[in-house]
Amino acid sequence: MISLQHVSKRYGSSLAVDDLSLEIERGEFCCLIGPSGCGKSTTLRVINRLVEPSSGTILVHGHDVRLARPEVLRRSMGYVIQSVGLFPHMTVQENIGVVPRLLNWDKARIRRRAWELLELLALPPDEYAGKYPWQLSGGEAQRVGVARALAANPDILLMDEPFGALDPVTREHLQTELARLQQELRKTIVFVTHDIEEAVRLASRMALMREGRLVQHDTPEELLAHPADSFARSFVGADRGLKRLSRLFVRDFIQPAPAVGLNDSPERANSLFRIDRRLPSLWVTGNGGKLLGWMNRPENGNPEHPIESLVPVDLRSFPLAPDLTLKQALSTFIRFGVETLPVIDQQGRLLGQLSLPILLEA
Ligand SMILES: Nc1ncnc2c1ncn2[C@@H]1O[C@H](COP(=O)(O)OP(=O)(O)OP(=O)(O)O)[C@@H](O)[C@H]1O
Repeated sequence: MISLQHVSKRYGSSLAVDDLSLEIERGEFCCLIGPSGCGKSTTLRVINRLVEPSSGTILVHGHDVRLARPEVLRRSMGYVIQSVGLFPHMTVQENIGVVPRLLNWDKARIRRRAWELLELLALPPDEYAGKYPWQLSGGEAQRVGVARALAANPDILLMDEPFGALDPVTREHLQTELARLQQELRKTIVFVTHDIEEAVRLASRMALMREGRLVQHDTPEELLAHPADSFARSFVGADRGLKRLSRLFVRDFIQPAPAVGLNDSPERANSLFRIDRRLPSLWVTGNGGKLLGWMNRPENGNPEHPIESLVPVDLRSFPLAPDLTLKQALSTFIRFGVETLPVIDQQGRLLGQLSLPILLEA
C-alpha cells in the first residue's frame, strides 16, 4: 500500500531520514515512534510530498508519488496535525467541507458528509456543525480535525502527533475513539507519536526510529517482548510487561462470577458459600441481573439475607467494562485495593468477574 524504499532526506549537512525502507500494508495502523528529532515527521511528510526526499522512492498503491501532482496527492490522503489547523473564519461544517469543495462536490452532498462524520466522531451535528473553532475545546477541535481528514473518504490517513497537545484524560478518550473508528473504517493509518503507551495501544505495527534510521518494525507485542537491540530495549522501558497490558482486554479474561439475587433466600447464599469455602463474598444482583453490590461471608456462619447484608457499590467507578484494557483494570484494582472486580455490560448487568491473579498471569 505504502512503500518507502531507501528514502533519505538531507538538510544541509545533516540527515533527517537516512536510507529508510518501510512497507505499510493496507488497513494497517503503523505508528512511527522514536525520540525527538529522529525523523518521524519528515518520514510522514515525504509520503504526501509536503517534504521532497533527497533520494529514494515512495510508492503509494504501487505508483511513484513523484509522478502525481502534489495537490492531487494530498487531497487523496487525510492529514491531521497536532495544532489541528482549522480555519478560524469557517464553521465546523465548512472546515470539514474544505476538500470536498475542492473536489467540486455539491452543497447537499458536502452537508450530508459533514453531518455523517460529526455523528461518527460523537459530536452531535445539530450542536456542532455551526460552531466556529474558537467555540470548541481542544478535544473537540481535534475530532473536527479528524473529521476533516476523513471528509473525502481517503484510504490513507497521515497523523502527526494528533493528540500531543491534549490533556491526558481527553487524550485517552480520543485514543479509544480512534481505535473504535479504525475497527469500523479500516483505513491505512500512519501515525507519528513519541508516546510509547499511545503507540502500543493503537498500532498494529510500530516502526521504531533512531537518528533517521529504522531500528525495528514489528507488532507492539513483538517489540515489547523482543526489542531488537539495547536502544529498543531502553526505549520500550523496563516496565514493558506493564505496557503489554494495554494490548489486552478485560473481555478476554472474564470468569464466571458467584452471585445471588437480592431477593434470594439466605439459604441460597449460604449454599454458595459452602460450595466454595474460600469465597469471601458474593455479588448481589437486582432486576434483570443488574449488579447492585456484594455481600460478605457471614462471620459466624449464620445464613444472612442478601437484602440485609448488601454492600452497595458505586457503579460508575467500581465495576469494569469489557472493553477496558487490562492496564486500566489494574489501576481500578489498585484504587480500590481489591482482588476481584465485577464486569458489567452497558446496561449494568453482571457479566462475570476479573481477578487480580488472572490479570497478573496475563
Ligand atoms: N525544514 C527543516 N530544515 C532543517 N532541518 C530540519 C527541517 N525539518 C526537520 N529538520 C531536522 O530533521 C531532524 C528530524 O526532524 P523531524 O521533525 O522529522 O523529527 P521528529 O522525530 O518528528 O521529531 P519530534 O518528535 O521532535 O517532532 C531534526 O534534527 C530536525 O531538526
